[in-house]
Amino acid sequence: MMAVKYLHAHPKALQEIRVCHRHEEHLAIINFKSPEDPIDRNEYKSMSLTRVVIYETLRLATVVNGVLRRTTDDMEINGICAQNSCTTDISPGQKYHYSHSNDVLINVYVVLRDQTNYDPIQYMEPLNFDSWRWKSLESHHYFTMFGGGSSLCPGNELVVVQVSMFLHYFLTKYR
Ligand code: HEM
Repeated sequence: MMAVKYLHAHPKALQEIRVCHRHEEHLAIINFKSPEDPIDRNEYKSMSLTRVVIYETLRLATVVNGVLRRTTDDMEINGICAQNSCTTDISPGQKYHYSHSNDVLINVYVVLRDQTNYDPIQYMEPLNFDSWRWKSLESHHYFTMFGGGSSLCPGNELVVVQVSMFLHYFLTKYR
């Protein structure tokens, strides 16, 4: 739903994903086959613009609030204490006291809209829908919408397959 909303609001992205003269992503696929032929793996893999549109949609419209991790060792994150025996308030002025807590919530929503420019390559104008920012950034360590590490979401490719298939038929059969 959100991919359709963003494509509607960004006609240039819609034009590129549907029929760009250089890429001809979705219309090129149907040009070489009859309507009843299913999409094969190579055709799915050729949908590179669709893929980055889906990533940018997930970045701005993620439903994931955060992922939880538990520290196994004493450690410090940006000067904040996150250790088993820690008795310091995690942030001055907050009423919460994190004593004996070793749970860390990684706020994925905020990381994906980070405006502090820790990494200016990825988050230039982070509130703008710009699918091109994901070109070659898929393996970037800030790619957090599916979590990370050993608990990385195993459904991540399935999501992209399903939304790509929906967008393919939606964009080639309707205007
Ligand atoms: C847009 C859709 C989805 C998003 C944004 C998403 C996101 C996430 C995130 C952030 C995590 C936590 C990873 C972590 O703790 O590091 C997760 C875990 C998981 N996801 Fe997804 N997910 C999606 C769809 C799916 C689908 C379609 C499936 C299955 C068919 C799935 C199965 C799982 C499972 C089993 C885990 C737990 C993995 C573990 O703890 O080892 N997810 N997902």
